[in-house]
Amino acid sequence: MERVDHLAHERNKSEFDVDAMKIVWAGSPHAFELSDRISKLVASDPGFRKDNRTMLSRKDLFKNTLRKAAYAWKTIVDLHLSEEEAAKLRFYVDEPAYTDLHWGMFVPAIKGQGTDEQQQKWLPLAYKMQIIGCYAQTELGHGSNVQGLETTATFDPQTDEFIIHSPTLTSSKWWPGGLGKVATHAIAYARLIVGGRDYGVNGFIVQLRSLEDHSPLPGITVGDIGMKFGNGAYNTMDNGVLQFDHVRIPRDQMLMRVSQVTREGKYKQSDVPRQLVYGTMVYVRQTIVADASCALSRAVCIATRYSAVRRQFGSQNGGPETQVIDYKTQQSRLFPLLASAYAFRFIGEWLKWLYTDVTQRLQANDFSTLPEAHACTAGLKSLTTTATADGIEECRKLCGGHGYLCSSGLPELFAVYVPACTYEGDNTVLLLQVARFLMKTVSQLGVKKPVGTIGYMTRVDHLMQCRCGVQRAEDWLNPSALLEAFEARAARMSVACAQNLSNFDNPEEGFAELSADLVEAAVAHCQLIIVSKFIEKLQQEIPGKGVKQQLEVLCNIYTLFLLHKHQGDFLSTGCITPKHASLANDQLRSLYSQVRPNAIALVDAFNYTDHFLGSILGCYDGNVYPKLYEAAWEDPLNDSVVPDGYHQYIRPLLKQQIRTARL
Ligand SMILES: CCCCCCCCCC/C=C\CCCCCCCCCC(=O)SCCNC(=O)CCNC(=O)[C@H](O)C(C)(C)COP(=O)(O)OP(=O)(O)OC[C@H]1O[C@@H](n2cnc3c(N)ncnc32)[C@H](O)[C@@H]1OP(=O)(O)O
Ligand SMILES: Cc1cc2nc3c(=O)[nH]c(=O)nc-3n(C[C@H](O)[C@H](O)[C@H](O)COP(=O)(O)OP(=O)(O)OC[C@H]3O[C@@H](n4cnc5c(N)ncnc54)[C@H](O)[C@@H]3O)c2cc1C
Repeated sequence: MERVDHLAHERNKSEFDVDAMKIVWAGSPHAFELSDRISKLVASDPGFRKDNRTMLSRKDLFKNTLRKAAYAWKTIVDLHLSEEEAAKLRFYVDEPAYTDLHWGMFVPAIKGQGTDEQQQKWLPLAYKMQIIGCYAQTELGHGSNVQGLETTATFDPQTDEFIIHSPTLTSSKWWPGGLGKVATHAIAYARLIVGGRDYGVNGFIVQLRSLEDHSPLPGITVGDIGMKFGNGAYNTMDNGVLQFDHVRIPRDQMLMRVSQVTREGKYKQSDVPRQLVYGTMVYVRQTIVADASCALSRAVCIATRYSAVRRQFGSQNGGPETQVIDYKTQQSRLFPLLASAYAFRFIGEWLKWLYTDVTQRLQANDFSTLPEAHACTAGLKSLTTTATADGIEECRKLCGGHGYLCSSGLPELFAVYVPACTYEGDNTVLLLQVARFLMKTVSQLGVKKPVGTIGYMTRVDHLMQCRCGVQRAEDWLNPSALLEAFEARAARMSVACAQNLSNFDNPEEGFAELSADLVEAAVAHCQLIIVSKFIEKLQQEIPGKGVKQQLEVLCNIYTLFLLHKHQGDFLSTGCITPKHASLANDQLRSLYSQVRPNAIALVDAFNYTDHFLGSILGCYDGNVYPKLYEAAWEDPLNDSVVPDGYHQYIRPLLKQQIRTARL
């Protein structure tokens, strides 16, 4: 049967080279080729089907995830996939699994915090999956407050071992992914006790389960913590609970890059900063920022394609009704999300560069950029995950009633994504870290020159009093005008917080009292980073007909949308006047009209297969209605015409004889 492309008329409207944009989105021709090849490989293999996920019981769902993870591993081995190809394959398999934590946290923790000898011993086993690891930091009683963890690791000089113990109920490890049913080993975080003295939290490699029959080792109590939000969704993951009852491990299983305990029971601190114990979190936050654009672009692709297919009202003389994408309200909700997906893509790329840079510096014992890397990863993780979770939900609403169907893919995407606002650091707690960094920067102005993402603070005197020069709506397209407005807002909000803090005798009390304002200042700073990196990206040469122009439109939409949304900040700090705000809004409307003919092509540039999208509403050919109709009949509830339970619960109701006059 010939495949009809119901969105062909939309694709014909586009004004730029979509193939060139695909390469910009992927990051390079190599990245595009890799993504394209692996996503098609996964999509064409029935072993990776995922369309029944929301209908399975937890046990069946979990077993199916185990099957897929094993099948993915077999594919990787059989096809001799490289590390890069294997990571892409896991990404396109698109099912949260214990392997995410094994590859995403267990391996990086050993790499980042283990000594050379420890890496040589443990990494080959982990790379071959002869051991499976998880990252066991959070406890029932403490997640954000890492210093408050209660699990202990007490050195026993008699036997040259650590005794790992959970002294209280609240010290039970709680949440680690992969722990519940699969992991054979954990990086467990515990308070290091040597000679009766507490040296704070450190990581330890602890075996949990037998490598022969998977039973928990003596002293280990372990299981799953139960069902989580949503059907299917993150329930493919075995988040676990774990208690240690005086479990003994050899001394050399303490991760010893940051600090060491000698055979004689002496504690030694290396010359690397203690904060490197938190290094795995910095790494994962960086990957979460890169992933935010993937999750948001998926939702936006679905909502954009469906908005072009869906028609409501406006038929003239019996002609077709209006495509909902042509309503200005739909555009003003959808296009900023499309622009955000691109903005997050580029900030993810930049953050990866920053992380690589700081890692190289750390290896050369240069720790100077660590505070900035921590602030950037923490702040951008917070900002992008909050916007993405909200954006996915907005996309569901943009799809009207059909968005609420599991077959739209949006409910599961939301349920899988939303914990990203909490895991790897609660988003508010992370913004408070950024605020601390900003307050420190302001307090050291004149003493220490701010560089990198806080470099704009060197011009604080100018930024505190500059006036916006915009006179016509088009003036808002000038990158300098945009940048200055965002810099002035961020600087003024930070300086105002610092001034208010100075009124408190006790700085910690002041910080707690002003924390809501501090979070807003942190948001302003992080938005400035995203805006400035998007603008910087556009200063590079970008090949392909019309590609750069489209990206300029998206950059302006992203920036002016933020300005519009946060105009309270911009007005109250005096960075702009109401007239400027109104001109910005006029410009935004005009940009929506410019992006409209290119909207479908801009989401095609994500190059997602229908398998990866997992959405009838977002399918490439736009043939939505027949597919929705067919899918309905495949629901298990429609296996029989008369439902189970009819004779028990419906028929007796219908047949009841009630002799009440009123009824
Ligand atoms: C089915 C459909 C499929 C659909 C798929 C959709 C697509 C999905 C995309 C998925 C995306 C990604 C997947 C990735 C997989 C992820 C899987 C989940 C993994 C989750 C794992 C976890 O959650 S692990 C646990 C994480 N825990 C935390 O993050 C805890 C948060 N708390 C902290 O980090 C800290 O405790 C604190 C920073 C908040 C406070 O610490 P502390 O008490 O020590 O703090 P101080 O404030 O006193 O700080 C001391 C100084 O240290 C500096 N600091 C703090 N942290 C760091 C750091 N990390 N690095 C460097 N420096 C740091 C701090 O700034 C202080 O400095 P000074 O002020 O200079 O003293
Ligand atoms: C799906 C999922 C997977 C996870 N996977 C893992 C894993 O693999 N390994 C692991 O170790 N952990 C894991 N976690 C745990 C996760 O890292 C923690 O839940 C997270 O760090 C938040 O900590 P918390 O639960 O203690 O939140 P809390 O700190 O209890 O937060 C509760 C509320 O208090 C607020 N709050 C807390 N402190 C402050 C403060 N100082 N100032 C202002 N407000 C504050 C927060 O903003 C929030 O609103 C996972 C969690 C989830 C949901």
